[in-house]
Amino acid sequence: MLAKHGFISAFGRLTSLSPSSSVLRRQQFLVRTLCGSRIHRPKLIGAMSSSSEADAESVLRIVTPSLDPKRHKGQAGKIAVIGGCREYTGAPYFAAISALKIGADLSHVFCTKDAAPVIKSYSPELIVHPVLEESYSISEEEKRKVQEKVLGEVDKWMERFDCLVIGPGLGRDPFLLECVSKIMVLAKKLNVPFVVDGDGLFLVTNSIDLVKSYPLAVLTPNVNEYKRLVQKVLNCQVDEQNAEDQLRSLAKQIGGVTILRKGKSDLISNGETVNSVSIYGSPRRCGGQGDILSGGVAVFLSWAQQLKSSPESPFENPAILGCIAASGLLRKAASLAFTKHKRSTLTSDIIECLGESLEDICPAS
Ligand SMILES: NC(=O)C1=CN([C@@H]2O[C@H](COP(=O)(O)OP(=O)(O)OC[C@H]3O[C@@H](n4cnc5c(N)ncnc54)[C@H](O)[C@@H]3O)[C@@H](O)[C@H]2O)[C@@H](O)CC1
Ligand SMILES: Nc1ncnc2c1ncn2[C@@H]1O[C@H](COP(=O)(O)OP(=O)(O)OP(=O)(O)O)[C@@H](O)[C@H]1O
Ligand SMILES: [Mg+2]
Repeated sequence: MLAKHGFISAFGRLTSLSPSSSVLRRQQFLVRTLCGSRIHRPKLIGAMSSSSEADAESVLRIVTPSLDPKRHKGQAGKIAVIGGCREYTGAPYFAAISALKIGADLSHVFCTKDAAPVIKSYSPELIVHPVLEESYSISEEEKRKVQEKVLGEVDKWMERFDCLVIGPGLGRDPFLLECVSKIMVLAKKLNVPFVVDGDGLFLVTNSIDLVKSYPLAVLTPNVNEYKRLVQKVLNCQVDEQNAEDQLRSLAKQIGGVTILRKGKSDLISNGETVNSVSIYGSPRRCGGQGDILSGGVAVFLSWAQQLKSSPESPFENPAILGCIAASGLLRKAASLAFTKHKRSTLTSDIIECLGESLEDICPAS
C-alpha cells in the first residue's frame, strides 16, 4: 500500500516524461502479446508465495522505450551518480557511462574535487561536478559551511534527475558520508528514486532510517554488503537454505524497499514478491560489474516509471522491473564479452557489449 502510494506521488513529478501515446500503445501491445488478449498485469514477475525466475528479456522489451523522433533530450532519462573519491574513480565512471550506453540521455557524476579531473578525462560524455569534500581537505571550523555548500550545489540539480545512484566509489570518509546522508534526505523530499550501492550501502547499513519505508529506494548489495545488512537489520547470519524468505523478510523489515541481492543468481524482493534472474552471464568476476548493474537499474527504473502514467496501467512496480531488466542485460552483455575476450574480459569490455545485447532483445528500429 505504502509502496503504491509512493510510486503514484512520484509519477506526478514525472508527468512531463510520460511516453507518447504511440509509445504506450506499443508497450500495451507487447503486454497483450505476452499475456493473452486482455490487458492485465503481466506475469513477468513472481508471485507472493515463492521465488520465480523472471522473464528478463520480456521485461526488457516492455520497459525500453522506442526511439521516437518527437522526444526531446532528457526524456530518455537523466541520471546522477553520487560517488568517486581519491581511491576510486573507476566505479562512478562505470555506473555513469553504463547509464548512457544503455540509452539515458544525460549522465552526471557528483564526486570529490580530486576525483573529478580523472573521471572527466575518461569521457567527455559525462557531466562531472567536483563538489564533495573529504575530511582531510577541510578544518573542523569549515565543516558546517562546506556541508551547506555541497547541499546547495546538489539541490540546484536534484529535481531534474529521474534517478540517483548513490555510493559507487564513494569511500568511507565520515564527513563525506554525512553530506551524502543529507543528499538522501533531499532526494526523498523531492520523491527522486535512488539506487544505493557500494559505500552507500555501508552508510545505510549503519543508518537504516535513511532508506526505511522509502518505496523509491533500491539497494543492490554484493555478498559482503548483504551479509552486513542481514546482521544489522535481522540480527542473524545469512541463511542460504532459506535465501528467498530471508530476503523477503529483510526488505519487509526495511519498510518495503527493493533489494537486489547479487550473486550466482540475482534475487530481487520488495518484501512481497521474490524474483530471480539466473540467465547465464560470465565466469569472470572482475571488479566493476556491480557498478554497471547500478547504473542500469537507474535507467530501467526511470523508464519503467514512465510506463505507469495512468491508473489502469498494467505495470505495478518500476523498481522491480528496473532490477530485473538491468540484471538480465548485464548478464547477457557479460556473456557476450566473455565469448570475445575469455580470461581477459574486463568491465570495459562488458560495457562495450551493452548496446549490442540490448539491440538483440529490442532492436532500435
Ligand atoms: N575500479 C573501481 O574504482 C572500483 C571500485 N569499487 C568500489 O570499491 C568500494 C568497495 O567495494 P568492494 O566491493 O571492494 O567492497 P566489499 O566490502 O564488498 O569487498 C571487500 C572484500 O571482499 C572480498 N570478496 C569479494 N567477493 C567475495 C565473496 N564472494 N566472498 C567472500 N569475500 C569476497 C573482496 O576480495 C574484497 O577483499 C566501493 O566504493 C565500490 O564501489 C568497486 O565497485 C570495484 C571497482
Ligand atoms: N557467482 C556468480 N556467478 C554469476 N554471476 C555473478 C556471480 N556473482 C555475481 N554475478 C553477477 O555479477 C553482477 C555483479 O555482482 P558482484 O557481486 O560482482 O557485485 P559487486 O561486488 O558489487 O561488483 P563491483 O566490483 O562493481 O563492486 C551481478 O549482478 C551478477 O549478475
Ligand atoms: Mg559493488
